[in-house]
Formats: sequence, structure tokens, C-alpha cells
Amino acid sequence: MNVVLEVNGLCKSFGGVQAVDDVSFAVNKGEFLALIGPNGAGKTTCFNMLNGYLRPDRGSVALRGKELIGTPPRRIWRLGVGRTFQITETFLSMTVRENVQMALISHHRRIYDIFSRATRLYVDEADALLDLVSMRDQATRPCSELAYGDLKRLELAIALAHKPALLLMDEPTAGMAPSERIALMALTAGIVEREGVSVVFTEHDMDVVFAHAHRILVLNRGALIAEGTGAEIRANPTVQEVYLGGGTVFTEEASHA
Ligand SMILES: Nc1ncnc2c1ncn2[C@@H]1O[C@H](COP(=O)(O)OP(=O)(O)OP(=O)(O)O)[C@@H](O)[C@H]1O
Repeated sequence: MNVVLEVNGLCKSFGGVQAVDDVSFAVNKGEFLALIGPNGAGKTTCFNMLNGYLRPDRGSVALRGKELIGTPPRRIWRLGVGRTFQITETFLSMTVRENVQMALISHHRRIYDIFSRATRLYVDEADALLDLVSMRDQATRPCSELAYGDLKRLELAIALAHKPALLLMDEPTAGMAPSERIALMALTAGIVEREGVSVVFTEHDMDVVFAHAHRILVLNRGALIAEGTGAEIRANPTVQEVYLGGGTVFTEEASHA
């Protein structure tokens, strides 16, 4: 297996709360990895240490062998750790294609001037990315008109414009209807497979997790308590206890892995 990211002994506490406690794992090339756990388990804190937004108390995070701890977030992003962000107000006034073009301009570090209008740059590359997320037919629509699910697909295209080796998706399906969640993650899983990009995502919807994740990591109170395929995680008594305590039941339908 070709390891893209290697995390070793990651620790972070806030005052008396041990938010992340000695967490180690690896992410392989082309892997679709879910990081799950009850509220407050430490998922977001973990993510924030992977992309440099938080400095761990201890531990190491290496991208293709290069240590990232101490590297500023923007540099980590340039090195290939992407993250899906919500499209902000400014970008809502632009069209779908223009948003992807702006991401491509930033990726290629191109500065456009009055003689080279931004709308003429990277049109084909932008359209190819829109094809990947099945949004080509909406290229000229202003983002402000998009349905929530379409906006999420556009955010994915924008993140992919930076050609990440590893894409972090923190609760990508939050606020979506169940059928939309499955569709977005099925689309993402297809992209993972075709493009060979690695994705780590956090998710509360177990149907989504079991349907698409290649491998699942389970955090509880900051510690990694289990790691395995959907079937292994579903059968794990410790995980069941943690989740059943929170009222979640793993159903047969929820397990396709
Ligand atoms: N900036 C902070 N200051 C103080 N405590 C924090 C901070 N960030 C997180 N925590 C605490 O660390 C623990 C882990 O929080 P974190 O947000 O990483 O969990 P999570 O698994 O992402 O939760 P959720 O699923 O609810 O988003 C929690 O107890 C939380 O209250």
C-alpha cells in the first residue's frame, strides 16, 4: 500500500479535557476513510491538527514522508492537504464555472490583469472538474441560485481544483436530506476511485459511512477505540457499546461494506 499520510501519537488537550489522546493511523493512496465517533469524540480537533489549524501537544503528521507539524495551514494546503470549505457570500454572486476558475487561478498562482479577464482562464479545466461532479450543465448559473446539494458538489469541485493528495471533509453531508447525503458520498467515492485521491471524512450518518467508507476509524473521548471495515466495526462490541449508549443502532441496511 502506498501511504499518503501517517499520523503518530497525536495528542491535544484543552485545559483539563484530553480532546485527542495518542491517536495513530495511516491513510493510503486512493482510500476513502471515515473518522467517526460520538459528539465531542475529538474528530474536528484531529482534522484541525492534520491541516495545521491546531498545533498538537505531541505527535507527528507526515504527508508522503514530510513532517507537517509546525507548517502553516496555507503551506500544508499547497503541499496537498485540501479541505472542503463552504462557499462564502462573495463567491455566491459568481457563476458555478467562475468559482472553479478562481480556484484554478489560485492553484496555478496565476495573477490576472485587465488584459486577461479571469473568465477566459482555465475554462476547459473548470469544465472537466464540473463534469467530475456532474455540474457541467449548471456552469453558467449564479451560485446564489443553486440548491444546497448542488452547492456541496461545487465545493467538492473547488477543492479538487487544487489537486489535493488528501482531501479532508468535515461533516460534508451536514444539513442534507438522507437521499442527498448518500448521493454526494457515492459521487465522492467514485471520484476517489477514478482520480486516486485519498479522502478522510467525518460523518454522523452511519448509512453513509457503511455504504461508502473503505475503512473506518472510531474515536471515543479522544482515543482511537477501533479500526476496520464496515463489517468489522459493526461487529465490534466496544463500538456497539459506545454507540448504543448514544442511542444509535447499527442496522443490516446500514451495512453494505
Ligand atoms: N477550542 C476548544 N477549547 C476548549 N475545548 C475544546 C475546543 N475544541 C474542542 N474542545 C473540546 O474537545 C473535545 C473534542 O471536541 P471535537 O470538536 O474535536 O469533537 P467532535 O468529535 O468533532 O464533536 P462533534 O461530533 O460534536 O463535532 C470536546 O470535549 C470539546 O468540548
